[in-house]
Amino acid sequence: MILKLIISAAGFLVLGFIVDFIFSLWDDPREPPRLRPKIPVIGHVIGLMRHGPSYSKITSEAAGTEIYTLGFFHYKVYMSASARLLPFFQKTAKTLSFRPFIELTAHKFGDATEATHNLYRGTLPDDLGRSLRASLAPGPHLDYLNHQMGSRALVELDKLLDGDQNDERRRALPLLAWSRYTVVEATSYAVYGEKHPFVKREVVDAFWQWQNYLVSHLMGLDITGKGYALREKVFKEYIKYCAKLPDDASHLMSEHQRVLRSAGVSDTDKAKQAAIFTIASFANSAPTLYWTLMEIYSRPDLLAEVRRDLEEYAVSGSREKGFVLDVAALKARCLLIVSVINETQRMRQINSSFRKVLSDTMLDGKYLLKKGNFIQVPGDVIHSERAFWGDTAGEFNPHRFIKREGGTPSSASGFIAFGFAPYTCPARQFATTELLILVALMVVRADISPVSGKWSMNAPVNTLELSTVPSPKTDVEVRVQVREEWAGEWSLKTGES
Ligand code: HEM
Repeated sequence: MILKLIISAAGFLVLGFIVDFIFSLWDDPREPPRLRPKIPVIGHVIGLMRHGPSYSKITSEAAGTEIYTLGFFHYKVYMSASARLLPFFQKTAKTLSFRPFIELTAHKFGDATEATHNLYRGTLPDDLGRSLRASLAPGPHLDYLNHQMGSRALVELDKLLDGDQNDERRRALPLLAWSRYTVVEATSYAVYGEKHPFVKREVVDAFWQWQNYLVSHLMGLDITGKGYALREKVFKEYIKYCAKLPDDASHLMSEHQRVLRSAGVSDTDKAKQAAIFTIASFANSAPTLYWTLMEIYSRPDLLAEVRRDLEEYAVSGSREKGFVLDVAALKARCLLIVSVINETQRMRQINSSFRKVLSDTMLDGKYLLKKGNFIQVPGDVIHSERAFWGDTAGEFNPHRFIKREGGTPSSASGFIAFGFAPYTCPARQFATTELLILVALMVVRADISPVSGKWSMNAPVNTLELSTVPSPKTDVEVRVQVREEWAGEWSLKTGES
């Protein structure tokens, strides 16, 4: 019996190697070298299921080359594991495209009807991309968004910090839930106006739970339909909201709807596509806020240094007259806090950017990427590359991104938290301003400490979400204490972007 089992296992293995060999018969010697899995044919699928997004770090270490190929049956994924190759993606952007993923998400996440899906196969993603970039580029539209977002962020901070020192909420605040809620409120108020689709708390909760089903929606595996039901709650609010945009909706929102309408997208699909915009706009900022606060508050010396910077350059006023946070000064002069946010993103990013090969393409004149396959650029691999970040690549260095006089910040060209050209995040200025305001207001106005007595910096993370920086699997409760010398009325001075 045992002998029979051994013979059948060996038989399967040999068969696997033969199938693998057959798949590789069509490889071109100029293509990046294949990294063969230990278990033929399905080895990489098993690796991905076991390790999630961290699998790319394991394979990149095993491959040891700047680019290599993973075989998934007859498909190939070219893994680009070095920042050196990033500029070549810009040069070849016409044939190595992000657009097929916009089409995929419109279909899989946004439940696009066949008619709408067809429009996304045409020029619609490019038209939308142009309109997004125009609405989010420095200028009056971005100024409006920043102003609205800042004023709402302040309201959320006031709700938490004003009033009785023994406030129940401040004794055990779930930091992740608070970060999520605050980011949703501030961003929604800016993009959609006061009567935004997330006014009801249950819709905010449904949004975050829906994020756990994105991978299964991509693969069509939400068999129980739980994720679709959560998504439906968000869709319902967007359908109501989009029926008539309020006067305080941003240019970003009205342009998004105008482009979809001109393309011929139906009202229901327009609202659903607006709803999936939230996956980009909330899901990255909230965990980044959470981890940045943790990184600062868990290091008393860094906390003191960040506070000194803020007090010297960006905060003015007094308890009697009220305090003002100058957002322009915060962005331009408080370099440490900007650097800490970037370093948090660098150290904690695990997800990848993807491109599809639209036609055979030579990368850097030497790697052939064949039509129909995919390229993956893993954030954690690029962000830990010693050739770019030096021997301290694996350490959290809060000063890493501070531009030294006459020099450049350490390896800024290898920083891909907001993607890389030409598909960088169009909202990176908005997102950074939001994080800066929320972190600065919290750091100056309050002390935070974990209720358990210990910060969980290495807590297991939730790899089901598709955000660049993942959330922890379990929330952390913190005690929030108002700093008495900074208690009082607060306002923001938001200038031009
Ligand atoms: C810390 C916060 C954020 C991070 C780290 C981030 C990161 C990214 C990245 C990496 C991409 C490119 C995707 C890729 O190459 O695979 C992207 C695209 C995008 N992001 Fe962000 N993002 C953030 C916040 C936001 C916010 C607040 C908004 C909206 C208000 C937004 C809207 C978008 C949109 C619409 C795209 C797709 C652009 C296109 O169609 O070309 N993001 N983001």
